[in-house]
Amino acid sequence: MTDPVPVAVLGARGRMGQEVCRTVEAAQDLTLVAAVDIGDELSSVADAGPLVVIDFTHPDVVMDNLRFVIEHGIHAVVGTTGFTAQRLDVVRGWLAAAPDVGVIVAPNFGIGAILSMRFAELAAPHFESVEIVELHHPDKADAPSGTAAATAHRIAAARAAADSPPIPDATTTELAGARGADIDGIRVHAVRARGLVAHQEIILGAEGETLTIRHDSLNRSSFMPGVVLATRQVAAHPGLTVGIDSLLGL
Ligand SMILES: NC(=O)C1=CN([C@@H]2O[C@H](COP(=O)(O)OP(=O)(O)OC[C@H]3O[C@@H](n4cnc5c(N)ncnc54)[C@H](O)[C@@H]3O)[C@@H](O)[C@H]2O)C=CC1
Ligand SMILES: O=C(O)C1=N[C@H](C(=O)O)C[C@H](O)C1
Repeated sequence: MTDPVPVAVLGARGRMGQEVCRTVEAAQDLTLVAAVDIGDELSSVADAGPLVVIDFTHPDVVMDNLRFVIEHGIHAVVGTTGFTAQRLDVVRGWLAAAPDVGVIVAPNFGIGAILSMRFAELAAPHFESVEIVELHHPDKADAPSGTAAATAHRIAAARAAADSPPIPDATTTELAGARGADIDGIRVHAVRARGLVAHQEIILGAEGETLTIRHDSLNRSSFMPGVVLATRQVAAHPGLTVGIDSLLGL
């Protein structure tokens, strides 16, 4: 039997971090060697000798964490949101100097959420209208969610590739924000309410019909199979991988 993969978790006291620590401890082929949160020195991560770091922290700190991890030759699985195209390019730059290191950044590790993004991408060119509504717990720092932003980018790319016409919208008078955020021409609406975890609807409309693609993460265990899959595979995927679609054969 091979030795378990040593794993460090950043953001270990957070909602996701606690769930990830429990999951790593329960997996026979993984072992938790460091559980780090705000106030702990990043050097303690390197000292613990992980093969893989899992980051669920905050958009404001994740880039510093990632630079440290890559510079120390450690693979990274990153669930923290806030990754723009520019940020991803910066990560690619760091990885150019560390060609053996693998980094997987995914805005959502839930298998159903990943499939729903794929379904939306497939459906979007076939409908005149499409809007996204994401719904989350009120303790979430970022709006819209990373998942909603990624979904909007993918829908917009699919529509552009299919030469879809602009989405109809006769609004000429608007209270600021009433039509949501505009991401690549796709309207995204963010709801925050106690009791919710993580949910998303993609509403597609055509003459005489609508299609709603809805995904619900009812608790944070929904993200764990994807996190574990990425943790097991990241060392075999040097460079930057965005999303885990390719690991799932999508
Ligand atoms: N990719 C995915 O599937 C998912 C991604 N997320 C994302 O994960 C991130 C964290 O979400 P939650 O766990 O709900 O937030 P949270 O606020 O409960 O946890 C974040 C933790 O990070 C810690 N932290 C902050 N700065 C740090 C630093 N410099 N070093 C180490 N720890 C630090 C905080 O003290 C806190 O304990 C968010 O960006 C969220 O959008 C959340 C759920 C699923
Ligand atoms: O903060 C959360 O909770 C979540 N964040 C991710 C996002 O912003 O897309 C993933 C999921 O929606 C839960």
